[in-house]
Order: sequence, then structure tokens, then C-alpha cells
Amino acid sequence: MSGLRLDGIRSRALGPLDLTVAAGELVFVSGPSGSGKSLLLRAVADLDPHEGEVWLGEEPRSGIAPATWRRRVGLLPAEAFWWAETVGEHLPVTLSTHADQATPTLRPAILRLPKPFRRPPGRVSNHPALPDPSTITDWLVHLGFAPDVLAWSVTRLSTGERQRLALVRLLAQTPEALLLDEATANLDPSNGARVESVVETYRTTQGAAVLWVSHDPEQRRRIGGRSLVIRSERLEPEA
Ligand SMILES: Nc1ncnc2c1ncn2[C@@H]1O[C@H](COP(=O)(O)OP(=O)(O)OP(=O)(O)O)[C@@H](O)[C@H]1O
Repeated sequence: MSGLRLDGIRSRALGPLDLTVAAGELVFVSGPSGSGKSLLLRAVADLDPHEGEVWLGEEPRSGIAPATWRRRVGLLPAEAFWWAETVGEHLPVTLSTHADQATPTLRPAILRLPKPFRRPPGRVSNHPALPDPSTITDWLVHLGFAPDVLAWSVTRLSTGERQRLALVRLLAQTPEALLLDEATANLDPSNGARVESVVETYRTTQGAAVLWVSHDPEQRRRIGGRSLVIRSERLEPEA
């Protein structure tokens, strides 16, 4: 995996900012409402106009196609967008029902790679292999979902369900770095803890660099890692 390095990032009302997040490192970002936390993540994800460069390991973002960059540097926005009708259409697994089983099951889930998940033949990349579908299954179960969640219409999802499923959808793309915008904002403590443990497992097993916007001082203390705050358009260590 690769670290993330921000070099002179200047966005609307923000910066210039320099920051290095090593591979496998977690850095929290906090700051008052409107201080620019989401702008920072969106600039790193290359979703907003800005100046400066971001490096993933030795690769500058300017040398990587935007869609590829956003797959490798995954943003979990505060409100994720869903484009297909069912949850399952957003994930590279399918629900399988066996004749001898009364209820549908996620095991064994069959890999059904939609276009964004396919790797072009012969492409040279150090992007890690797709996760085993059972990993996606494990994430879903760990985050409190029953096997039939893949058949759910996205219109029925509660805010917290959307947030948890958006995390699974993001991790299914095996990003090398994670940008998390208030990943547990809409969750009760128990589900918040589940999200924390999935993110921490992913970070430590995959060696992913994680930049996590969190308003929750308890969460920042509980998980640990470096903690920065945006003050006067700059990043400073949290006191
Ligand atoms: N497209 C835009 N046009 C104009 N101003 C914008 C735009 N996007 C963000 N801003 C402004 O930039 C500032 C920072 O916004 P940002 O969303 O990054 O805040 P934040 O720190 O994430 O706040 P919160 O904690 O409330 O989510 C805000 O004053 C916001 O109104």
C-alpha cells in the first residue's frame, strides 16, 4: 500500500496545506462547522477545483486518470449517492438461493464484476486484488445486515443504513487510501463501533492511509492516531 501526501493544496477558503499520511496510518481531522473539512477531502479526491498536488506513494495524482484516482483514493461522503435500484447492484456479489435452503444466503456469494470493478487485461498496476466476496459478506454481516440486504431497494434505506452500506461499497473497491467524512455521524454507539472496527481492520490488514473527518472527540481518543484541526484555513495538531 501507499501513503498519501498533500503538497500545497489550496481550495476555496482553505490552505495552502501540506500533509503526509503514511501507509497504514490514521489521521483525524476536526474543526468547526464550515471550516473546510469536507472541502479538504473533496480536494484530495479531486472532486472540487483546487491548486496543489496529491501523491499516492510515488505517483502524482496529475498522472492518474480521475476515475482511477477515485477508485484508489476512496471518499466516503457524508451523504453517499446511489444510482441503481437495489443495494446488490452496487456490490460485486450476488445473493444465491439454494433449493435445499429455506432462506437466501450470501454464502457462497458469486462474483459478478460490474464494469467499474473489472481490471482491463494486461493493465500494469500495483492496485491490490479485488477482495474475496466472503470479505464483503463478512463486512455486511459485521455491520448488522441480514443476507437479504442485497435485494433491498435503496429507497427504503435509513440514513444510518445508507452510511454503513456506503462503507461496504467503498471498501469493495479496495482503495489504497480512505477519505472518511463523518463516517459514523448518523449511527448509534453500537453501530458506530461496528463501523470503527471495520475501518480499523481494513486499515491494519490492507495498510491503507486513512484521513478521517470526525466531530467526535471521544471517537478520536478511543481510536487514537494523529489528530489535526483546521484553524484559520490551516491544519494544526489538536491541542
Ligand atoms: N460550492 C461551494 N460554493 C461556495 N462555498 C462553498 C462551496 N462548498 C463549500 N463552501 C463553503 O466552504 C466552507 C467550508 O465548507 P465545508 O463543507 O468544507 O465545511 P465543513 O468543515 O465540512 O463543515 P461541517 O462540519 O458543517 O460539515 C463553508 O463556508 C461552505 O459554505
